[in-house]
Amino acid sequence: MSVLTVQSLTVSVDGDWLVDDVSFEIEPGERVGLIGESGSGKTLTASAVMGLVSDELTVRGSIRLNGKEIVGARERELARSRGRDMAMVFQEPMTALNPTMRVGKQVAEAMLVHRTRPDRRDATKAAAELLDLVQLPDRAAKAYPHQLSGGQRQRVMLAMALANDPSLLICDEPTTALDVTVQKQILELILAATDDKALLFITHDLAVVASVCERVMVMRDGKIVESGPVQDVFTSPSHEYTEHLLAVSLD
Ligand SMILES: Nc1ncnc2c1ncn2[C@@H]1O[C@H](COP(=O)(O)OP(=O)(O)OP(=O)(O)O)[C@@H](O)[C@H]1O
Repeated sequence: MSVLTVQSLTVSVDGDWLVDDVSFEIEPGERVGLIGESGSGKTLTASAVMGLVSDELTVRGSIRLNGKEIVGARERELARSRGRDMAMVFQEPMTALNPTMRVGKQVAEAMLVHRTRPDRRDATKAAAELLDLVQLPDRAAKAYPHQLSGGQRQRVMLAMALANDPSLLICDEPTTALDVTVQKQILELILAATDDKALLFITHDLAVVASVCERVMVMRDGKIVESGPVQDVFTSPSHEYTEHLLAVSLD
C-alpha cells in the first residue's frame, strides 16, 4: 500500500484554484521531488498533506496517509498524525523551533507529546541519540536555537522530524538557505534517514532533485504538468515548461 495517496486535490480561495486537480502516490522507500517556479503551489500541496492549510482556503479531494483520510479530518486527529506519522522540515528552522527551549528538550518533547517514549528519561536519551544521528556534537543538546548555526538548526529540525519514525517526511526547501558544503551534508543525512520512508522533497534546485529523488513531479499554476523518473524527465522532458525549468537551471 502507498504511504501517501493524493487524489484530485484542489485548494482554492474565492474561486481561484491555487492547487488544481493534483493526484499522486508515494510508496514506502520512494523519494519524490516536487519542482516548479515560485507560486506554483508546491508548499500549498505539502501544507494540505499536513492538514495545515489556513481557514480561508478550501481544500477538496482526497489525501490518504497510510489509508487514513486527511481532508476533512478533525484537528485532533490531524495533530495526532502530525509529527508522528508524517513530519515536515521547512526552509527556515527558526520559525519552527521554540526560541526559549534547549534543543535537546525540544527533540525529547516531540516524542513525549506523542507518547512514543515511556518517560522523560527515556525521551532525553533518545533525543541525544537523534542529535548524534544528525551529527551534532553532544553539547548541542544544551544549546538554545539562536546559539546554533543555520545548518545546525536544520539538523535539529531533521532530528525532531525523525523522532517518532514517521512513514512520510516532507522537506520544503530544506537546504536553500545553506551554503553548498552544508547543503550537501544535510542532503546526505536526509537520504540516509529516509531509506524506508516516503519522501516528498520540494525544491527550486533541479540538481538537488537529481541527487536525492528517483521520481519528480513538475508543477505549474497549481497543476502537475509532468511527472516520471528523474532521469527520463530531465533528459527528455515532454512538457515545454519542464524544458524551460531545465534551461533556466543551467544558466
Ligand atoms: N492563504 C492564502 N491565501 C491566498 N493565496 C494564497 C495563500 N497561501 C498561498 N497562496 C497563493 O497560492 C499560490 C501558491 O503558493 P505556494 O506557497 O504553494 O507556492 P510555491 O510553489 O510553494 O512557491 P515558493 O517556491 O515561492 O515557496 C501563490 O500564488 C500564493 O500567493
